[in-house]
Amino acid sequence: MAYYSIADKCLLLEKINSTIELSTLLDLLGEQIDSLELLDGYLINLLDASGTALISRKVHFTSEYQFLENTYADYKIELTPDAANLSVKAYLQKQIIQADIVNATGEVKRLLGLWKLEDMAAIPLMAAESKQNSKLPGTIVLLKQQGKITHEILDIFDELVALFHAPLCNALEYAYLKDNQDRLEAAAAEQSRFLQFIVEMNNMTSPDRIYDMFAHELFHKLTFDMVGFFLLENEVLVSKKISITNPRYEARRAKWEQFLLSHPYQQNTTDGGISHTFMRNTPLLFPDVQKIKHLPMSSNDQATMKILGGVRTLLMVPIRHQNHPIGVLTFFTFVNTLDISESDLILLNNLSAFLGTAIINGRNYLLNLEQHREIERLNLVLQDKVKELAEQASTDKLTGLFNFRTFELELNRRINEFERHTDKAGLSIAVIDIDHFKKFNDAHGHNAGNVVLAGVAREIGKLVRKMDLACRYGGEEFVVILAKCDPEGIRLFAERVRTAIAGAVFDTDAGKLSVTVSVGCTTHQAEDTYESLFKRADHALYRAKENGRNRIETA
Ligand SMILES: Nc1nc2c(ncn2[C@@H]2O[C@H](COP(=O)(O)OP(=O)(O)OP(=O)(O)O)[C@@H](O)[C@H]2O)c(=O)[nH]1
Repeated sequence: MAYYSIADKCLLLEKINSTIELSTLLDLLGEQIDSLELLDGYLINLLDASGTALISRKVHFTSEYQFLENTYADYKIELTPDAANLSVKAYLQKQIIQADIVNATGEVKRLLGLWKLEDMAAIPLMAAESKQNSKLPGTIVLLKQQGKITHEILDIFDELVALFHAPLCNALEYAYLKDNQDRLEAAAAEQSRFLQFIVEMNNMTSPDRIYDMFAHELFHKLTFDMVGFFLLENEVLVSKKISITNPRYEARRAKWEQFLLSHPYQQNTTDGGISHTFMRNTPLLFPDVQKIKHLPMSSNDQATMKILGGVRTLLMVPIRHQNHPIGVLTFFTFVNTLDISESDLILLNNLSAFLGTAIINGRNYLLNLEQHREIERLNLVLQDKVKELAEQASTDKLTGLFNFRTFELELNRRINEFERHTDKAGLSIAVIDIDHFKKFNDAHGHNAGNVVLAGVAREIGKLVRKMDLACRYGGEEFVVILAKCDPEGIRLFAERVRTAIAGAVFDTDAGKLSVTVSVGCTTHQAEDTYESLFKRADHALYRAKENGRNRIETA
């Protein structure tokens, strides 16, 4: 005689088939068991994702023991063939296992006593008539405080699990697939975040940013409270950066940093853990420092432990570049110890090698940058020097005017240019010579003579236009090349120079003194060469001297 009517079954099946969610199905199954009012408690155990254990997914006890429901929720029972557990047996044998109340021992006896049970049985979550090779999603443990778990009860449950068997199999598979997918998605997201970190680190050149980013990544991966970066510099292990996760560790961080400035770890294995890790090029792990703090330590380590206070897990990993240690990473926890697995160590080793490369790359980049800047700076110095030398080569030191060499080059160039031009606007030159300069020197001294030479040059400089060129020809003689200047123009210019100098007073060490100049000028004529043009101007100057000095003559 079936317990469930066809109508009830249909109704229930409709509800069961409307969901693929495991938790909804378990709730439905729970509701059904409750509504039967045949038991004082039950546990629904389902196979875990690995298929090697059962996990209690739904637990219901009488009100007296409801406080235990949380304890047994998600309780894991390994599916080992020799286990005394009823559920394991029911699962592996795919049949109902009833507790032997009279001869119960071990775990079964303990549970019977614990929950004051009169009977207990575990049933597979499939109907008795199901094929032995069909999948089994789990078991139900039936608990009874009063009375026995009778055949009638077991028959009703057989009907019930028959309804739930296949949907539970599907829901379980779906849940694990979904979990797997979630895990895969989380792993993919983590991988792409990590890739991003690698790319950013590779582009990073500022050491401080490298340490910050790296510490951030390390704290993300493992729950350390503090990470320190030590690098070998000038033969000692210098603390480059100490990062913390929580501001409450700031005081000890700052104190340790201060201490390390005056007590850097040396390249000597006996100087402490950091030195040891560096010299041996191998990680050093203290799972719980509190347990070994009575053992002998180097003075640096002793001081460090005192400053940092309550260090629990301490790990030191060499920072390597191409397998050679260039520094040490130190990790600390302060409150709790941290389990560091073999795979964590491998990860930290790989990360620290990556850090080593990033640091060296950053250093090389900065070195290149510095070298580049130095080259640019030297180039500028060189350019200035070249400019200065060029100026020295083309100018006269005493007067600041262009020198004879420049005059020669420039006059030749301008004659050539002038000949090519069709408009033939005049090209004139004026030769200016200080009168009786020998006497002046003799009377007032060479220094006064120099002041006058510079002063005369200044007066000439004031009168020339941008396109003209004033030069010191040598001694006390000056020449000016005037572009686009006809005979009348050069005469006017020469006269202006003569009057300006005659009216100028020069402040020399022999007192305020004046001089006069004679000027010979000429303008380019057809077929003129440098020599012929200059010779004509020189003749004009000669005549100016002949005719009494302090005058101009044109030719
Ligand atoms: N102080 C000074 N004197 C110079 C310099 N270069 C040349 N002299 C002097 O200039 C004088 C030129 O003399 P001279 O060529 O005889 O001509 P001068 O005495 O000016 O007579 P005239 O040109 O005929 O009026 C010489 O005494 C040179 O020593 C210089 O750089 N500084």
